[in-house]
Amino acid sequence: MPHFAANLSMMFTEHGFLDRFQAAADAGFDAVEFQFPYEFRAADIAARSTAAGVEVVLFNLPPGDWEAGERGLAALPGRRAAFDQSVGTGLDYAAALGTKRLHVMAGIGNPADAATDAAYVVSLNHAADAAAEAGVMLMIEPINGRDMPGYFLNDFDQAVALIDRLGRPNIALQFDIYHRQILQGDVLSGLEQLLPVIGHVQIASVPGRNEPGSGELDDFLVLAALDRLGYRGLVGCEYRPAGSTLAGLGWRERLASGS
Ligand SMILES: O=C(O)C(=O)[C@H](O)CO
Ligand SMILES: [Mg+2]
Repeated sequence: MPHFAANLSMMFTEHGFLDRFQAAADAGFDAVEFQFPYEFRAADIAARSTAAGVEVVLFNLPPGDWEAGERGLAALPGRRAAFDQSVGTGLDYAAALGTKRLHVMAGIGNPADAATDAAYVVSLNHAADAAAEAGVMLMIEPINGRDMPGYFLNDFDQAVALIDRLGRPNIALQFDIYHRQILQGDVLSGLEQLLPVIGHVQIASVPGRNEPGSGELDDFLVLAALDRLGYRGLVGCEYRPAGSTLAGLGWRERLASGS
C-alpha cells in the first residue's frame, strides 16, 4: 500500500489550519502536505507538525497575487524578481519544516509563446540552483484547464520534455492522477512510462475531486499499480472530502482489504 500524505489545504478543514496537523495524526497519517502556508509563521507550523509527529512532505512556493489571478510566477516574463523572492521564502519555510519537496507553480501563460517559455526555463534553473544548495527537490505539475484556465503547464508531454531539456537532477514531475485523468487519461501507462521522472504523486476522484474510489477511475487499481511499479514515494491525498473528512476515510480500509 502506498505511503499517503493528508493534504491539509483540502482535508481536515473542519479545523483551523494549525489544528489540522494533530487531526491528521489522530486519523492515522504520519505525513502531510498543503498548498500555501504563508499566512502562518514557519515556526508555528513547525511546532504543530512536530507536536503531532507528522512529516511535512510538500508544499508550494508562494504563487504571486492569487486574488489578482496569478497562479504561480515561474513562467511570467515580467515577474522574475518576485519569483526569485518566492524561491527564497519557500526555501526558508522548507528549512524550518524539514520539507524536501517544493512545488513550483508555473503561472498563467501561453506555452507557445517563446518569451514565456524562456522565462520558465530561466526561473526553473535559478530555483534548481538555490534548491540544490538546500537539498530540496522541485516539482512541476501539469494542471487541467477546467480547474485552472490558462495555466501554462497543462500537458504531461510538455512537462516531461521540459524536465529532459533542463536536465536538473532536482527537478521532477508531480503526477497528480486527478489532472492526468482529465487531461489525457491513460493513467497506468503514464505512471509506468514516467516513473523515472516522478517525484511526487497526488490523488483524487474524477470528476468530483473527492475521496479515491468515488469516481470514474478505478483508483484502487491505480494505487496497486504504483506498488507494483516500485513507486516508493508519497501519495498526497489532494481531495475535497464529500462529507466530513473522517467519515470519508473508509477508502483506506477498502484499499487495504482489497475490496
Ligand atoms: O491543484 C493542484 O493539483 C496542486 O497540486 C497545486 O497545489 C496547485 O494549487
Ligand atoms: Mg495536485
